[in-house]
Amino acid sequence: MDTKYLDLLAEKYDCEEKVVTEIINLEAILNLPKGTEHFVSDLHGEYKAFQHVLRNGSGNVKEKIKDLFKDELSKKEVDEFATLVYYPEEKILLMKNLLEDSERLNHWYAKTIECMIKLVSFASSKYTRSKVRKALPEQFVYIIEELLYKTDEFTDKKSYYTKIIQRIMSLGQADKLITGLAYTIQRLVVDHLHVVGDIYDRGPDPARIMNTLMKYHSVDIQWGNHDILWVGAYAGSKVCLANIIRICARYDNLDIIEDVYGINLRPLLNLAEKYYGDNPAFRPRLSSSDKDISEDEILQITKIHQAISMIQFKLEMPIIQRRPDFEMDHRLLLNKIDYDHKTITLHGKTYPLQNTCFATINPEHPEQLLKEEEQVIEKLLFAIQHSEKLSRHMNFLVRKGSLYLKYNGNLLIHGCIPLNEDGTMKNMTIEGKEYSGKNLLDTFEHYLRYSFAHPEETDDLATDMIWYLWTGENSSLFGKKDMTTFERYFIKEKETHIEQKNPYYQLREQEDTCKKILEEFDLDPEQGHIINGHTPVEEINGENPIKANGKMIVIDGGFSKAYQPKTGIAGYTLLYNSYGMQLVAHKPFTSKEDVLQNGADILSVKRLVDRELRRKKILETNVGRKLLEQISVLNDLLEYKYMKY
Ligand SMILES: O=P(O)(O)OC[C@H]1O[C@](O)(COP(=O)(O)O)[C@@H](O)[C@@H]1O
Ligand SMILES: [Mn+2]
Repeated sequence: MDTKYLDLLAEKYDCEEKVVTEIINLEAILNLPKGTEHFVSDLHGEYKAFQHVLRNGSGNVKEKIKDLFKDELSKKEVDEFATLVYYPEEKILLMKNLLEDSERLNHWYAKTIECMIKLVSFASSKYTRSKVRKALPEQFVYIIEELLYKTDEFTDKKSYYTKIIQRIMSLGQADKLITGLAYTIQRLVVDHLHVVGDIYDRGPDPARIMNTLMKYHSVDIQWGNHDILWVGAYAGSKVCLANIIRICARYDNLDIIEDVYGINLRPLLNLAEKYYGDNPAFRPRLSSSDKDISEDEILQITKIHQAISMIQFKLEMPIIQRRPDFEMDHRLLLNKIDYDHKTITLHGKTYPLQNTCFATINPEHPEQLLKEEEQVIEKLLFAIQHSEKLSRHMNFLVRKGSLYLKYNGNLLIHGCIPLNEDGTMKNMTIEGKEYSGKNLLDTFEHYLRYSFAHPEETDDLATDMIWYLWTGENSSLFGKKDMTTFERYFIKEKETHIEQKNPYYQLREQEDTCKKILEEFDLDPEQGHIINGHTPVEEINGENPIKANGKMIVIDGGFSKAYQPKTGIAGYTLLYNSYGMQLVAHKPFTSKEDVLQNGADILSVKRLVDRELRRKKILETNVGRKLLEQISVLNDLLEYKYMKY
């Protein structure tokens, strides 16, 4: 190794003992059991349901409580204790109201703290002390460590314990300590979180999900098609921008754009008021939480929805025309319309158009934006690129995210690997070069990162490519032939609405296909799995999320409320600990209050995907490999700096 790196490293490890200590520390970690990975996907702005799944670790918290206290606590007590770990602040308040006199309350405090300490100790058994310390509430580290590790046989442990806890209560610190311990437990039961795409769109609170992820102790993201749409908008793609606003309008979520990200929609509203009226095809889809929305507001959103949709359809045209590689000519729709007769001819068949709103279209040049439309989209783009909050979220998304991830032998990808009918990798030509499989995905990711680094370029190939990733046939995120948004707004005949899926979605049922894909990504086909999101698993119709003899696991069960009637459940999550993989199915999340009052936990049917024959150690994981490299460098340092004489 180059000695200048070793010299640099020697600044941190400035004596032999420090190097040796670190080597021993890292080697000890290698022999610990593998940490628990938690996989979630398709959150679609459903912050509250996501919070719940994070707080209960997909059932892992309750599992640990049951394992530890099976002989001591009744089922009801287990539920109550679990609720306390999920929502400590609220549960403590409830208990204070319930146990009015201080003696009963103090008894509850003492018992609760004792149980919590036991649970922390149990949940942290596979971590080093230093890692546990980092997970403890800062202000109580010393006290908790005393309670956790006091093993001196010459002291009367029980009375020492009791004294500390009494003192905590008399100093009025019990609430804070219990709360801190609850969050520590939440953190200890999951070592690492994977978000397999689609944080954004449809639901109300993607920004709060982003805030949560930014604070989370260890996370990576595989981008979903909806996520890159937001990245595209921020990176300068006007058509992506039009799409995100259109989807927000469609789901009555414009306050995400206006209030959360601070983007002024007034110019768009003015344009909308001028050219559009009521239109049943563009009324927002309301959710149950929209009860108090007025007719006036609905009308306003309906107008905005039309204005931005028409801008989107116009903006698509020049991109399709300047990018023959996208092979999307058949998606040039506005020039296939007979504006006098209000019909469109698609694949040789003429369909009447309904609910049209073409007031801003020049039939001779349907792709042309009106001056006003152009000004509106320019202003929106400026605002989006200067939203400080969006900038933070998008930077995090791009930094922590990737199109796919190889992690501990598994392949994590939101959508698909584009395939031909015969199972071979589908080719795409970009600027005269052919790409497929892993190469194609790496190329897509390269363009996305380039575009993100150059927000001032708005019409270049890299920026257009992000839109292609949203809607193109060869996109690993879309995975369908055509996105029929236009048809669904304006054509009654359902045959035009079909979005034909890539053969991948049939072929992934076969073990052989999955193994070939794993090989394409240099993963061991015998050990690895593919973990997918994106397509809601219709459990209601008997669809199995575990496919191809366990090689393929699809975890989109639909956190998205809009999709729950289709799936019949409220999402899947996956846990992968040192004993193997388990799939967890969730029931629809009602509310935090329901959990607190009734112990209603949306959990969860568990299905075993894989069981390890022996416990997996960190040594056999991604992290382990990195630690081995670090140990090797530290050994070099030891030799070079401290043992050379
Ligand atoms: O349900 P909506 O809002 O009409 O959206 C449908 C569109 O969303 C998509 O399904 C993409 O979103 P998903 O990634 O959530 O599937 C498109 O294929 C489709 O055109
Ligand atoms: Mn998706």
